[in-house]
Amino acid sequence: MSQDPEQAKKLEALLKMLSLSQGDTSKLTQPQRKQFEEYRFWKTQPVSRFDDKVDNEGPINTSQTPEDIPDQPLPLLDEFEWCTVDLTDSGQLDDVFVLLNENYVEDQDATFRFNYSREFFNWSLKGPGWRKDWHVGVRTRQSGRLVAFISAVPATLRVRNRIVKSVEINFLCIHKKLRAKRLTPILIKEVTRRVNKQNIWQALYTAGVVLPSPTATCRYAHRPLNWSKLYEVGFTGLPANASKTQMIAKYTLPKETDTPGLRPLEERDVDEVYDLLEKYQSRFDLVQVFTKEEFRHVFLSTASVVYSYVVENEGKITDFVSFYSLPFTVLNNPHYKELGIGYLFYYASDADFGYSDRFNPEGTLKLRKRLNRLITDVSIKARDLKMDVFNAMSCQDNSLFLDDLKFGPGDGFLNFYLFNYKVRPIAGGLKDDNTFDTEKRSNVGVVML
Ligand SMILES: CCCCCCCCCCCCCC(=O)SCCNC(=O)CCNC(=O)[C@H](O)C(C)(C)COP(=O)(O)OP(=O)(O)OC[C@H]1O[C@@H](n2cnc3c(N)ncnc32)[C@H](O)[C@@H]1OP(=O)(O)O
Repeated sequence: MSQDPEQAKKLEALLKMLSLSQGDTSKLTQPQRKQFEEYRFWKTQPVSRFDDKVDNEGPINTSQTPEDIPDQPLPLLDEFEWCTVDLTDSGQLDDVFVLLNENYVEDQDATFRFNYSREFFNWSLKGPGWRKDWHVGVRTRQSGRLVAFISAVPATLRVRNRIVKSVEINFLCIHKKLRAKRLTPILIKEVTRRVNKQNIWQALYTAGVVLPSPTATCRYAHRPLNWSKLYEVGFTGLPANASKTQMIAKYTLPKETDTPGLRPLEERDVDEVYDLLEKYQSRFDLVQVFTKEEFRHVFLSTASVVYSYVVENEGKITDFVSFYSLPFTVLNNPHYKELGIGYLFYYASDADFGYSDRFNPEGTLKLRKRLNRLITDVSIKARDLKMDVFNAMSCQDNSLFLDDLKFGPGDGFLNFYLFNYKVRPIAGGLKDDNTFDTEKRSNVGVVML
């Protein structure tokens, strides 16, 4: 494939981000961050400095009320105008997914593109309590083309023992032609304004880039489901001293699932599974607290985006597990048009509920065994849904099974941030050398899309 050097560099960066690492983690660190003072925008915001020692966790700035917040957005350059994207209108929904599909991953023109669907946005941006004016866009005045987007959705968080009324910020995207023009700070200020007007002052967001200052850092892990396809599209390489046949054999999963009583989540399970999930999540320090209505929306509503299962035996539900689908379009490949990607989402198990200490060795062993079987089984479900790779992060209790189940450590990290809230670091499931921490595991219980 002929490419200009810029494109080739981007492609290399994308492949690096997505490709399955061969297990050599020795040289892997997050990119060197700037000094706090060099973050021209972020140093003006209510966020922690890198060197902050946090004694008292809680909000940073508490002095404002919605009345103090301007009624109007900041002005944009003349060619652009603010808009509220109405996702109930199919044309405007299309605008968002065209913008994101073409610009969300920098390198899309080269080989892969995220293939967001309308269903995905309806699911992730229109949960209970969603507000139209929190879907913020910038359009060109002349053609009306959507060139930038950022979204907020309501979320109640628990940060250690405190409930924090918040929003989750996601899908920040600026058209490639408008990059490096300092539009990001303006978009962030505008979504902040609209959220503050509703008397909400905290936000959770994640980013691959290092900003002041991560509350937790997790690492991606990838479990090949269809190794030969991943190899053929350039998603993974052939390790030295291994043959293709060996690699295929290594990643071949059993034909059938193994857990008795595994079946799809149904409406009649909601009360029981809701309680199970809430109890399981109580072990973590950074959690999204769902209402029952939110639970339904998140786990039951959208066929072909989210898949949820329970394990029921003798009338009792012992486990819950879910994953979502976000495929890539493969460009310029004669054989393959799409790469199916499953992302492990929320799960819960009562395997160690008999132990008050989460790190009790006996309880840990029980949970490890249960999760090994459960996650193997959902990997099989994902494979049967024609997904080619199953992704998970080092959050939750995932480090108990990532290595066992052949999830390769990825090159990508995900930083978790809280806006206007100081907090001591929360374990992201990584040891100092960035390998998965099977002992301390992670205290991050929230899973961001
Ligand atoms: C209470 C309510 C509060 C609500 C708000 C809470 C905060 C929400 C925060 C947002 C959470 C988003 C969560 C997600 O969706 S993370 C996903 C981000 N999106 C993408 O990666 C898609 C592809 N990339 C793009 O569209 C652009 O490259 C973006 C838009 C990322 C940057 O565009 P561009 O490259 O043209 O930059 P600029 O010239 O406009 O602006 C430069 C400034 O922007 C800072 N920057 C760069 N990347 C990010 C980033 N991912 N989060 C926060 N800040 C970021 C950068 O450090 C610099 O500031 P400073 O270094 O000078 O200080």
